[in-house]
Amino acid sequence: MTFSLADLEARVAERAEAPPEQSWTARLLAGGPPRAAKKFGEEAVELVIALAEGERPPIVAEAADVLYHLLVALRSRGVGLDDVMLELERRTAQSGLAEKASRNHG
Ligand SMILES: N=c1c2ncn([C@@H]3O[C@H](COP(=O)(O)OP(=O)(O)OP(=O)(O)O)[C@@H](O)[C@H]3O)c2ncn1[C@@H]1O[C@H](COP(=O)(O)O)[C@@H](O)[C@H]1O
Repeated sequence: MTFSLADLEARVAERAEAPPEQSWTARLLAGGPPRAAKKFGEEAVELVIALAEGERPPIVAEAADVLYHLLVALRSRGVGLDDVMLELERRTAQSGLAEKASRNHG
């Protein structure tokens, strides 16, 4: 499997320039950040339901929708995947439990 989130982000960037009548990505971005955020939220809820139910094909399909709509929503606010990956990389310096403890007591 060679397709990555970075490839999807590049595809989103490319399609963002298309006429809105030819591209879901362009249409979503033309609606502005609140519209992209709302769509991401809807897809997230659909994934939550699929995960609660436990059927594998809908989980995979809804997770794909969530990742795509997350990238579009981030783009609508000028945040790139690199920004998010840098934050995740920074967090590898400590465990999630240690980070939570430092927040609760700091
Ligand atoms: N991965 C996706 C992807 N996943 C989901 N979707 C679209 O997201 C939309 C959401 O579907 P829903 O049924 O939830 O919503 P809807 O009822 O159609 O919309 P509403 O009227 O409810 O807002 C559908 O139109 C899906 O096709 C996607 N659209 C695009 N991509 C990727 O983006 C690329 C560019 O797509 P275009 O921008 O459309 O050219 C594609 O080649 C894909 O790689």
